[in-house]
Parts: sequence; structure tokens; C-alpha cells
Amino acid sequence: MTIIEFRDVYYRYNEEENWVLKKISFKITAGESVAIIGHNGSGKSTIIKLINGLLFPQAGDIFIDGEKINERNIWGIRQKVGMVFQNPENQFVGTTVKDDVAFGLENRGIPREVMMERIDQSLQAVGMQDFLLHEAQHLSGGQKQRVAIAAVMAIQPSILLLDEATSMLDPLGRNEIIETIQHLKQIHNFTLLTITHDLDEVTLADRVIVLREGKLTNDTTPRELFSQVNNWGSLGLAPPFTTKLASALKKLGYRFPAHPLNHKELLEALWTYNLKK
Ligand SMILES: Nc1ncnc2c1ncn2[C@@H]1O[C@H](COP(=O)(O)OP(=O)(O)OP(=O)(O)O)[C@@H](O)[C@H]1O
Repeated sequence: MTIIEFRDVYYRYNEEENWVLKKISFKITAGESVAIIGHNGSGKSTIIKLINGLLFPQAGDIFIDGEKINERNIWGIRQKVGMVFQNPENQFVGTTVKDDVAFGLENRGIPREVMMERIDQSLQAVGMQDFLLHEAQHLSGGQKQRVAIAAVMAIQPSILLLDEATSMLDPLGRNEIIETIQHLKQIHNFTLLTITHDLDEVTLADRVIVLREGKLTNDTTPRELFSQVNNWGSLGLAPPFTTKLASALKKLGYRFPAHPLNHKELLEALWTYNLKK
């Protein structure tokens, strides 16, 4: 079942300026995990803002759960969509962790007894249950981002949008967040749309959409993309280390049965290759 559909969508911020998104069309199936990548200014965040109804297209249509987005139904649609942004600092509204997770629930008029249960469950899910009464300001970046995820999960969205949600974290914090999201996705099977510049994170997605200067240039699997692209520079992207290494080995005559997506697959392929020699 299609949960998100863009049909020939155009968007620009000002009439005098060029289109930021040009004739964008794609469909996302419920439960899919999709990464959106592209150079700075290619239009990724604009796509996310259109899905959440923070912006509306000047031409073309966007459907969420089969419903065409417009100014009148956007409030209902937003109930289904959760967002986590780049900067954890900007996502806090209350003083304590509890206040923060409660905020979205209160806004949606969730009864008090259900609210406490949801707060407990969602903090538990991200491993922050011991921080209920802590001041959000005093948490580390990774902890803040986990609380932001808990706040979003508490509203039980069917679509989760991550806009560079790990980019301000150190490698440890980043891995923690990625693992938390993967774990939550396994349990709740929401549709996941991730904007990222981290191509290792892209390898975890079912599908990857590439934007270049506001146009959709590729819509494929990460494995296809990483094995095909010869000119990463033209996309404004740097290939993951595994892809670089696999390409160098291919030039030396190694024949991989499938392009390795991560170091584990690369090692397995090399091990098998070595045994074959
Ligand atoms: N509020 C705004 N007003 C005018 N122009 C904007 C606004 N927000 C974004 N733009 C422009 O729209 C284009 C696309 O921006 P967008 O933020 O969608 O790109 P992005 O791919 O998410 O970039 P980045 O990787 O740098 O976050 C850019 O040229 C940007 O300057």
C-alpha cells in the first residue's frame, strides 16, 4: 500500500526565483525505509517540509495515505507524521524530559492515564527511562536526540521523517541513534524517510532517492546505486569507504558477485575469493 506519493511536484520559495523542486514524482510503500540524498541545496529538506505540510506545492500533488494534502486536512495528516531534526537543542519545549515527551501528547488531547503509559514506553524504547525528571538542557547531544525520538514515538506516527538527525552527533552517539531507530522500526514497522549525508547510513535503507539541483536523478536500491555511480563528485557526494575499496579491487581484477554494501560483506567476498584462487 502506497503511504506517500509525490505526483509531478514543483516548489519554489519565491516567485522571482528558480524552482527548488522540479517535477518530482515517487511513491513510498508503507513500512519502507527510504533515504534521500543529494548535494547541499538539492531540495531534500523541502521534500520533508512538503510531506509534513509546512509547505504546499505550487504545482503537482502530494498524497499521504491516499489523501491529497491541502490546507484543510493538514492537521489530520500531521497526526500520522513524526519528525526529528538535525539540532536536538531546537526540539525542546519543556523543562524536564517528561514535559518534553508529554508536549506532543497533550497537544493531541491524549487522556492523562494513556499519556503516562506512552511516556514510560517511549522513554524505555530509547533507553532514557531513568532520565524522566532530568532537565533536558543538561543531557548530552545523543541523549537529547534520543528524547526527541521518544517524544515523536509517543505519538505513534505511521511515518517518521529524519532530517539529518544524526549529523551533529559524534560517531558513538550517531550509531546509538541509528540502532535505536532500526530497533523501533522492527517493532512498530513505521515508514521511515531519512535525509542524510552519511552514505553508510544509506546502506541500511531499502531504497535511495537522489536529488540533484531539484530533480530526482536516481530511485533505486543502495546496492545498485553504489555499484553504478562512477562520478560521485557530480552528485556532490563522497562514496562510502567500502565502495571505494571495492572499486579499487575491481580494477585489480576482483569480481564481486554483488557490490558489497558494508565491511562485513566486503570481508566475506574477499574471504570467498581468496578460497577460490
Ligand atoms: N526559507 C527559504 N527561503 C528561500 N529559499 C530557501 C528557503 N529554504 C531553502 N531555500 C533554498 O531552497 C533550496 C533547497 O533547500 P533545501 O533546504 O531543501 O536543500 P537541502 O538539500 O536540504 O540542503 P542541505 O543539504 O544543505 O540541508 C536551496 O537553494 C535553498 O537556498
